[in-house]
Amino acid sequence: MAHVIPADGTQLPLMEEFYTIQGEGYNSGKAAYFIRLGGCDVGCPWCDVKESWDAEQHPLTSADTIVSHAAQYPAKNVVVTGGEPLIYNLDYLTTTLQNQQIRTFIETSGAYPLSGQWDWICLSPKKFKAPMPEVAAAAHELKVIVFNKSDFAWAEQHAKTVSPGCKLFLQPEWSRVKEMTPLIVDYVMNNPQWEVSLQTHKYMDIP
Ligand SMILES: C[S@@+](CC[C@H](N)C(=O)[O-])C[C@H]1O[C@@H](n2cnc3c(N)ncnc32)[C@H](O)[C@@H]1O
Ligand SMILES: Nc1nc2[nH]cc(C(=O)O)c2c(=O)[nH]1
Ligand code: SF4
Ligand SMILES: [Mg+2]
Repeated sequence: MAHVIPADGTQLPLMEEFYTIQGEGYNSGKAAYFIRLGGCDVGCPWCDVKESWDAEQHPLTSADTIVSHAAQYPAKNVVVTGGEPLIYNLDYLTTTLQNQQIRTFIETSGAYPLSGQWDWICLSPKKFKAPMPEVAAAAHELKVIVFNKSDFAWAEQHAKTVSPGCKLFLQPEWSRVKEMTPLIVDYVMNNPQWEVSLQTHKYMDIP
């Protein structure tokens, strides 16, 4: 029986939820509760969470229940990720989190319309399904994954689509980290409007 996901966002397909340290990007190093929603059709060949792709595999869970879990942890930061979280209407989830004085952060490819109230939007654009201009305009952080050297020029194209204050990060694709990190280091030293982002949770061996 296929999921019928209510359009009001009161129930969402939940793959996992865990309390950890945000490992990537601008908020790297901050404790946060992660909410990983199932479902993604962007199809990145190097995606590090392919088990998330099929929404049907992840139980529909009440947003109120998820918020009640998040509220039990000392850090008042939630990262909503996936899968591609913007497939769903995130207005109810984020309003309920913010009503509990919890800051709302999202990790998104931007491939779906923006919903939800966000304290921090991390846009990680993908070649496989282009981001929507409305998400690029609202992003606080642009985090481009570098898989090969052509990705620097591609990153610059996306930098033109974000707002002037948007933070710019280059993050090595994990299977290519040895080859790409030195190129990123060199690029950032020559183009200091960009910063390095590493998946520090993978070095710390934490979720
Ligand atoms: C798994 S995705 C989920 C959120 C959303 N679908 C997206 O892609 O932004 C979370 C973050 O991990 C990054 N990511 C996924 N696989 C990666 C890999 N193999 N190496 C480096 N970063 C990766 C994505 O670009 C994104 O910034
Ligand atoms: N620690 C930790 N930080 C992260 N930042 C973004 C992640 C994600 O998968 O969205 C992630 C993750 O999976 N773990
Ligand atoms: S958009 Fe995100 S979740 Fe979807 S395949 Fe790409 S990295 Fe994975
Ligand atoms: Mg991850």
